[in-house]
Amino acid sequence: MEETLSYSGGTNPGEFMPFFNWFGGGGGGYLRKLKKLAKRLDVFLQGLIDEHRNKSPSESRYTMIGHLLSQQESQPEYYSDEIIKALIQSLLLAGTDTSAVTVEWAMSNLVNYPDVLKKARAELADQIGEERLVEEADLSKLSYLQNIISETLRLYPAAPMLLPHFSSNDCVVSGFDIPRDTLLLVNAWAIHRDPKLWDKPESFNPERFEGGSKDEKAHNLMPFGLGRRACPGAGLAQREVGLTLASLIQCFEWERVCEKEVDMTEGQGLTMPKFVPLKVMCKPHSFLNKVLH
Ligand code: HEM
Repeated sequence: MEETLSYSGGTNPGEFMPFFNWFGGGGGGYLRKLKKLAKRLDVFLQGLIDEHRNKSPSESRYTMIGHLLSQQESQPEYYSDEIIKALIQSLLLAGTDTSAVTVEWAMSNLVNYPDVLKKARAELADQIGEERLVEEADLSKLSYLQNIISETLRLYPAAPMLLPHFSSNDCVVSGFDIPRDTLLLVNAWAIHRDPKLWDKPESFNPERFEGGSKDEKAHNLMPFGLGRRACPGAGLAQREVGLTLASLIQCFEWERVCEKEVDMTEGQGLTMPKFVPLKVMCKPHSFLNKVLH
């Protein structure tokens, strides 16, 4: 997945100078490497389908592949293996790294801002108590945690340029005439840090989201895109990231490995990874002993 995403953020020199394509795409054989990767990916995805074919219907009934294979029986011309592989690939590419990097950026912020971490822990203790582990159903009560996630997605959106869009008709955007069939990119990263839209945009301040959607500035937050082609996994992502962060905060005590703040430089790639992967120290919280014994 990492390798695939790193290619999607890259540039193929052959698209600018087609003769490069005679030499495998130029720039270190971009096309050649891409084709090799596509073959490996295809073998991996076909393996997942075959594994499900060999399972009993009751075993694979509640999995996405199992469901798609049952559709294949009734509509084989549409639900071909190719279509199923494309769907799995889309979900794996769109839905795994995005949530994982968001958790990593959020944890980096939390160890850089111990007061925010303390407040998040206090909210957990207040809303859930110290007798049980946090559950998905608790997330709606954890508004400060939601604000931490929003602030993380504002400063470090996992898809900083969203996905490329194509204008289906001539249109005007901010006074610019855009002809039909133009590739359009939205720079959510820049909108999220625009000083005209946000107070002290560079600072990590989850409190700015207090008051929820009543704050009209919340509409300037678009880590999942907006409109018809916005991320269909947004709800799932909010729950995954929320539950993971809540569990990490509830069960462990976190600290930076040294006095120096965690480096927040962004690396390259479609899902904006950290340039320097996060390293932190953690020890089990006393609460963990209570719930485990
Ligand atoms: C923090 C996590 C996530 C972020 C920040 C995120 C962000 C985005 C963004 C910005 C887009 C493009 C929207 C646009 O261009 O207008 C997108 C599309 C998409 N996302 Fe997510 N996403 C996340 C998690 C997920 C998850 C968990 C899934 C599914 C399991 C998912 C599935 C998809 C799919 C299938 C698309 C393509 C939709 C289309 O083309 O119509 N995403 N996501």
